[in-house]
Amino acid sequence: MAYDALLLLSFGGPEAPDEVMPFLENVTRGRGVPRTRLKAVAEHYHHFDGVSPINQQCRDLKAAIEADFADHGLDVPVYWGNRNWRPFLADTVREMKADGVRRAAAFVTSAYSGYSCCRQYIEDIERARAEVEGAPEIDKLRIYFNHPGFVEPVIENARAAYARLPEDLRDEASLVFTAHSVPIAQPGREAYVEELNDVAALVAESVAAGRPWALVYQSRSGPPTVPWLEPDVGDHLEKLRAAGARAAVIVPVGFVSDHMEVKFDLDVEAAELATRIGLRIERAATAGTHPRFVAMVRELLLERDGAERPALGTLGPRPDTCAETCCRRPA
Ligand SMILES: CC1=C(CCC(=O)O)c2cc3nc(cc4[nH]c(cc5[nH]c(cc1n2)c(C)c5CCC(=O)O)c(CCC(=O)O)c4C)C(CCC(=O)O)=C3C
Ligand SMILES: [Fe+2]
Repeated sequence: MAYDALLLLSFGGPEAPDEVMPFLENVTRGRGVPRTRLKAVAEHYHHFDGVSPINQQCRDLKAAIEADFADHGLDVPVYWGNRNWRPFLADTVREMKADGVRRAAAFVTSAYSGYSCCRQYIEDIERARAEVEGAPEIDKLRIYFNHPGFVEPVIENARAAYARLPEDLRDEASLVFTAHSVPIAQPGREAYVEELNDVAALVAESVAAGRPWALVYQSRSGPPTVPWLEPDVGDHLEKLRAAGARAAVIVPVGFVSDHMEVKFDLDVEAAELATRIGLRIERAATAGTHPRFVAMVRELLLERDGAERPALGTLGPRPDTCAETCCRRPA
């Protein structure tokens, strides 16, 4: 095994009311997000008593990966660090160094290419390593949006969401795939959109062949003057309803766990809108700690020792090291 540790690297989230604003300031530092937007998003967190679900989801995923490694005789310790909140990545890297870790593979809780999903995490790793003298080497594992270990749970969860619809609506409900919007000018945006479309087409074909589907965006941030990816999920649901639709299944294909962007922007905001306009919606669960997804983490690690590199859809496995065209900032 080329690696002596696995690093689970995530976004981070607050776990108490007084952590909400400091967390939001970490997320948006230097990114030109208006104060009014920050205050609105703080309310999303306060709606859940200031607790984001994402940290507990990371603890659960870490425990599931550890159990899976043990079941497969893989003696590799698992560490966890975040970009925006405790446990901060630099502290984790310090702990890894103290434990004698020399070379770690990083599994990031984001499946796609693009600056926010991929390159920013690579920058996080480099910044954290620069803070720790003698820090271990850390290689980010490849983009996995089209790995069967990600796609299969998405399909299974989309089917389960259909099954929760009343029987008379099941055959007509269309699929609405959602992903986090990003600025159109963001580096790697083309790859992000291409990859999202590829998985969405695959899932739609498998779950509701022949039925119309759409890829839409949620959780738009930034100043209103800057163009971001559209359409927004709310606008799309209204359009569907206006065209006579009675039901839809929402698949948050851009995310790997049911964190705040899913729990608030879909389960509260989109759900309220749907009720108001008379559209029945069911939201599919994300991969979370699905055993197939957990096994994928081990498979991605073993790929580095020469195991096969499976990929569904039309785009093929992404390389271990991102191409210039993927998500690097233009030089
Ligand atoms: C592509 C993408 C993903 C998916 C990939 C991945 O998962 O990494 C993602 C995930 C997440 N985004 C999250 C939360 C937030 N994102 C924000 C702001 C932003 N997101 C952006 C993009 C993305 N974000 C961008 C371009 C911004 C503007 C600021 C900037 O240019 O960076 C803000 C600031 C307030 C606001 O919304 O304006 C918050 C609070 C949480 C945590 C949820 C929880 O607490 O459970 C998660 C997992
Ligand atoms: Fe990348």
